[in-house]
Formats: sequence, C-alpha cells, structure tokens
Amino acid sequence: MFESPCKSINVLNAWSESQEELRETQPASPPRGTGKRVKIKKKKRKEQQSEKRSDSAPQLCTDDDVQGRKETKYRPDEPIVRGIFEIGKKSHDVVLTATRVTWTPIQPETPTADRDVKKQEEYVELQDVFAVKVKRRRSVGQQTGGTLLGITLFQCKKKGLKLKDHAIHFNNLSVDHCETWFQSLKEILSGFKNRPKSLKVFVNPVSHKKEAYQIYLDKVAPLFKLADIQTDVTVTKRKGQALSILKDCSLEEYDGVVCVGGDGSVAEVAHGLLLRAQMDAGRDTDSIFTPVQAALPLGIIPAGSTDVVACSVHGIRRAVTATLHIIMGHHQPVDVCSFSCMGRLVRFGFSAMFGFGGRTLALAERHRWMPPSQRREFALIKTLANLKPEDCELSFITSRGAEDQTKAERKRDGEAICESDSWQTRHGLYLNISIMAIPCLCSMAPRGLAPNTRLNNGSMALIVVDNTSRSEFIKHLKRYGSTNNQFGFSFIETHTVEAVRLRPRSQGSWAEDVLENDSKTRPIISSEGTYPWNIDGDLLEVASELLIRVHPQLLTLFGADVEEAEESPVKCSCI
Ligand SMILES: Nc1ncnc2c1ncn2[C@@H]1O[C@H](COP(=O)(O)OP(=O)(O)OP(=O)(O)O)[C@@H](O)[C@H]1O
Repeated sequence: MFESPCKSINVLNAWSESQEELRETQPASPPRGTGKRVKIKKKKRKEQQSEKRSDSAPQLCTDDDVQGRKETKYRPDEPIVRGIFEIGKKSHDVVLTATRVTWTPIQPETPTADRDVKKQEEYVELQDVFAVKVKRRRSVGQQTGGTLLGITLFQCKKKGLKLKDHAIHFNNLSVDHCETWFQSLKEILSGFKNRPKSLKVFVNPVSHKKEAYQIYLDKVAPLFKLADIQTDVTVTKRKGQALSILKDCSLEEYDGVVCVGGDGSVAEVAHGLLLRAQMDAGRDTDSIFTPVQAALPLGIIPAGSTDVVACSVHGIRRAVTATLHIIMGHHQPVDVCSFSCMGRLVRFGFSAMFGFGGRTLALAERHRWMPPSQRREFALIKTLANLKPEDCELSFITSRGAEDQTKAERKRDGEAICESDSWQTRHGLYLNISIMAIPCLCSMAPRGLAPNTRLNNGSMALIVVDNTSRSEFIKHLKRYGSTNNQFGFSFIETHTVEAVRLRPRSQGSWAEDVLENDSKTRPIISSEGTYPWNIDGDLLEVASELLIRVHPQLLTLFGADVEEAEESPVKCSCI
C-alpha cells in the first residue's frame, strides 16, 4: 500500500470526514440470508459490549479538559488523552501526548509484565502523521453514516529517499471516545505551520508520455484529499498558460503552488512565481535589479522525461514521495539564476547550457514529430557528428560565499553589475559551457550534472569544456553516468561563480548546422543571428550577450537537500 495509496483510499471511502458524520451511527443495512443476519446480530452484541468496555476505559482528561487544551501548553511527555484501542486484533493501552501516540499491549499481570510491556511499546511521532480519519464500515454505495470502527492515523514513512504513506488503525466502537481522540489529534496536526491547506496545481498534459494528468489523479489527488488539502487544478492547454495565470491570479488564498510535469513546466511555473513576486514588489525587470523571494513554495510532481529539478530536491522520481514532501510541508530553499539580455530580464531558471547542450536541444526541438527518446538520441548523435566549438567571450565573477553575495547584491541594487572590477574575462573556443545553480541530479547523472554545487550554497557551478577531440568529449560525457570525476580532464575547468556573462563572437552560424541535410522541413526556429541556449530543457534563442546571476535562496521548493539520486543509473545507449 505504500508507494501506491490506492488501498488507503478504499478504506477512506468508508470513513466519514467530519465530526457531524461521526455522530450518525446508522447501522449498515443487513444483507439478506438468515445465517448472515445471525452473524450480524452477534457482531452487534460484540460491538455493544466493546462500546461498554471502551466507555469505562481509563481517561486522564475529561471532555472539558480537552476543550481547554488550546490555552494549555502541554509538556512533550504529558498525557493528553489515554484509552483502550484494538490494534491488530489485540487490546492496547494508548496514550496521546503533544508529540507522539504510544501504544502497549494489555496483558495479564505477571512478575515480569512491566518489563515485557516496555519491550512491546510502539509509537508514532505526530510530526510524521499527516492525517487522522474516523473509520466506519459502510455497505456498498453508502455515502454517509455507517458503523463506527475507530480512528486511523496516516503516517509518512521514510525509507532511504522514498516517502510512503502508512495507515495505523486504532479500533474502538465508542463514539465519544473516538470523538475525543479525533479532535485532540486534529488540533495537534493543525498546529504544524508549514503544512499547506490550499494549493494551486498546474498539470501539463503533454509532458513526456502524456501521463501527467493520470499520475495526478491516481497518485497525488487521493493523498491531498486524505490530508484535507483544497486544490485548484489547471490542466494547461498551451505553453505559457501557467505563466499568464500566475501573473494575474490572486495568490493569497493558496499556501503553495504545485507543478505536475517535466523540467520545462517546472521552469515555467518557477519563472511565473518569481516574476509575480517582482511585479508585486514593484521591481523594474527592464533593468539589472535585485529580485525578491517568491511568495509561495513550489511543489514538483515529476512527470517529465528527465526531471532534474524534482530529482535534485527528492533524490528520486516518485509522485508519492513528491506529494508527501508537499503534504508534510518540507521546505527546501534553493538558489535561482536570472538570465538577462541587454539589461532586461529574460527569465528566471536553475540551469543553462551553451554550445553542445544548446545545439542538441535546438536540433531535437526541430524534430518534435519524433518520439521523445528517439529525437533526443538523434539530436545527440547528429550534434556529436557535427561537433564544433563556439567562439566566445566568457566573463565570470568568482563566488565570495552566500553571505557576502547577499550583502553585495543589496549594495549594488540598481547599479549595473558589469561595472564591478571583479570580472575575469577570456576569449576562446569552447565545446560546451554549463552554468548551474542546483546540482541537477538525474538518472543519467546520479551525482548531478553539477555535483560541485549545492541547492542553496549561494553560488553557481560554471563548467567550461574547451575545444578537444570528439573521442575525448565522449569520454567526458560517459563519465556523468559513473561515480568517476567527470571533470577530471585537462580540457575542462570548473569555477564556483556568482555571475557569468557570455558573448558569442561569430553570428548566425548555428542555424545552418541545425538545418544541414534537412531542407525538406521548414525551419521551426527563425534564428538569423541568434544563439541557442538550453535553459532548464527549454530552447531560448538569444541574439547577443547573456548575463546570468545567482540569487541565493530566492525560491522555496517542497523537498529536502539530497546528496545523490537514488535512481537506478540509466546509461545513454547512443554513446
Ligand atoms: N498543453 C500544452 N501544450 C503544449 N505545451 C505545453 C502545454 N502545457 C505546457 N506546455 C509546455 O510544454 C513544455 C515541455 O513540458 P515538460 O517539460 O513538462 O515535458 P517534457 O519536455 O516531456 O519533460 P522534461 O523537460 O523533463 O524532458 C513546457 O515548456 C511547457 O511550458
């Protein structure tokens, strides 16, 4: 039941979701057939007996005590409620404190009983619990009422980087008893401030294998429902729709934004959130400005082909893990890059590639009619076959550490960054230049395309691949899939930087490459005098110099800091 929440949802169908429904104790209509009826009568008697038993269960707090709990500060180990529940067919003494629920089996007294019971004590930390539900038995098709069975806690369990949902059933047929427990637990759970109650969700139905909406319906929506999270879902109809919605909609009613899709969709939503924050703060995006942080955290449900952003904050490409990070309110601040051309903001993003990375994407985009993996392999092979270096002027400012960076940014708010004298500039022929603010973990590169940066270290990795032979370049590409140092070549240099400026020196050459031997199809990209950049998997055509700056912790993602992807490494079959 763990990775797939289907089972828990079947159980959920049999539960009432409010206290009002909890009071309705309409018995399920007995099925026809005398034998079964006798069984039901017996069961009813058993339930009544058990109800009597549970009524007399020891309670440390009266109802009044429980109601007054809001004002009372409990010590972490102070019992709030105590009672008897059946767990796994055995009676247990269950204690609720402000931090955990502990249960121990009730056993006949023996000289060693105390020691034995201690051994069998189990507990769940409430910080790991994301939902409490009233459990009822209902007949097929019955929507409300049903026989009360007890309460169920939903726990978020961690196994490696994987998060799973796990149900713990506490059975007791007493309405009052369950109500007290339900309310007490609800109250504690509602105190976890980072957990969202309302989310704006964008689903890209055309991501990768066009499965994003189904993934949302099957794996994500049921867990959001379980956690009582309200959702406002937009299934996008075109590229750019999420961005225009985010620019205009009222964000106050949400506690977070969720994107179900691949890296392109994530980049669009992240850009939208950040652009909106700049608009709200009155920043002039037609200048070199200091951006403000996004107002809401962003959750990413991976449904693309590579999912490097999701992989970098979850270490794993699993919808349930990603959903539980959102539900539990795990916040991970991340650094973001801004891309500016001629003093104007082009967009916000996480990573950029120029040269081989840009050309490959441009070629793949021109062959969109091919299935995704085929067009990627085709573009990779063809770009490798036509491998040529870019003649560029590359400038960068070495990072002075996140704290200094923030101070420096504040100081030069409004000033042109290029006036700084800390720029190092060089001219040369480069096969590829990557600039990455996050490690970009993925199954092709489990340690990341940029293992030398962290999610929020306030700097970017600049990876410069000088001109070299095709075979040496392929050796370097192959190293991404292994644990070997992919940068251990004399033709590669890496820097930790806070800003990069890249100016290509020969104009208009790339489009001819892309069009080579392909005169039958009309060019999709009209690219006279522009250069292809791969920005988070999206093709960006830039006519002149591009300025890339890092902005420490500008965006908060739902997730965690991850060292290495737990994905089984995928080797590229074509090199
Ligand atoms: N309804 C739509 N029709 C066409 N394009 C869309 C639609 N909705 C969103 N898009 C755009 O599709 C682009 C690609 O989507 P996405 O990145 O989710 O999938 P992918 O390319 O398969 O995955 P990955 O980037 O991980 O390889 C995004 O730039 C997004 O803006």
